Amino acid sequence: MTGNVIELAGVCQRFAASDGRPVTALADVDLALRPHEFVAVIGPSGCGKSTLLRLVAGLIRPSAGSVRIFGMEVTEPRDEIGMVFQKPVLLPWLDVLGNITFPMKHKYGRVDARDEARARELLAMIGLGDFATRRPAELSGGMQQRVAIARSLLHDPDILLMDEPFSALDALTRDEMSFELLRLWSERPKTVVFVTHSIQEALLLSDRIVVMSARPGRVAEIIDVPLARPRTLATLADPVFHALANDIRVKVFTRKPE
Ligand SMILES: Nc1ncnc2c1ncn2[C@@H]1O[C@H](COP(=O)(O)OP(=O)(O)OP(=O)(O)O)[C@@H](O)[C@H]1O
Repeated sequence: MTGNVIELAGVCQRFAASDGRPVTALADVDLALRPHEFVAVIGPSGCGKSTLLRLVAGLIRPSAGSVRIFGMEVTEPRDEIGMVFQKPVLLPWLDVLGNITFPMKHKYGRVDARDEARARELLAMIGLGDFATRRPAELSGGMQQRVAIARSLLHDPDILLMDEPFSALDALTRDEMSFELLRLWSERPKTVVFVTHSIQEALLLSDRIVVMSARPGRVAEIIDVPLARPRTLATLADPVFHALANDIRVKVFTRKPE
């Protein structure tokens, strides 16, 4: 046992494009995440960030190499994992509470009192305590994404995989959601993999930033984020924050495809 929560070793992922030609989405990816670590993944469009998350989630199997969670090979989706996508993907005919508890209902055929109480607690934590009986169409984009986050946290997973969860939101809501996520994470620590296109978001949230190179996606660099926690609005104004953002921007933009 290595003590790592997530471990990718020599992972390659090939797909067949619709014209039948092979596409190598990921090549030789090695990555290890420690317990309760918050890791952001950035890189150019199409470099395999979502593919990486889908591998960890057990939604696909690697063409080569291994993906392990708590030392065990991932062969199928696991209960230790919660996932949040770019779009909230809520069921329009269910109310907010019904959406949050839906995975439990789907899996076990019913929602027990403990799950419902936890769903209400999560709703209160994300500031939507009064919205339990509203339908998704009655909520703003930010509120809908909060509901999706609450849904992913209902079973209190050890691992949270987030695929550009705030990219469809306006800038203000986005910052607000980042701080909310940090608060949830500090209250119930988890190992988080957070895919984003935003260097600022990656810096504000994470302990380390994985920079990926263009297709085939490889880990080009892993950058430690030396900013103190808790991160606050003051973090965003800190000159160190801006210097780091500039450094990373230069690295990302000067990196030639391999
Ligand atoms: N099921 C699939 N079948 C064929 N090709 C795929 C499949 N899934 C992903 N790909 C290809 O693999 C590459 C990586 O895709 P992926 O969605 O992981 O990239 P990404 O870094 O998340 O992109 P973006 O930042 O634009 O969301 C792309 O070239 C994509 O077309």
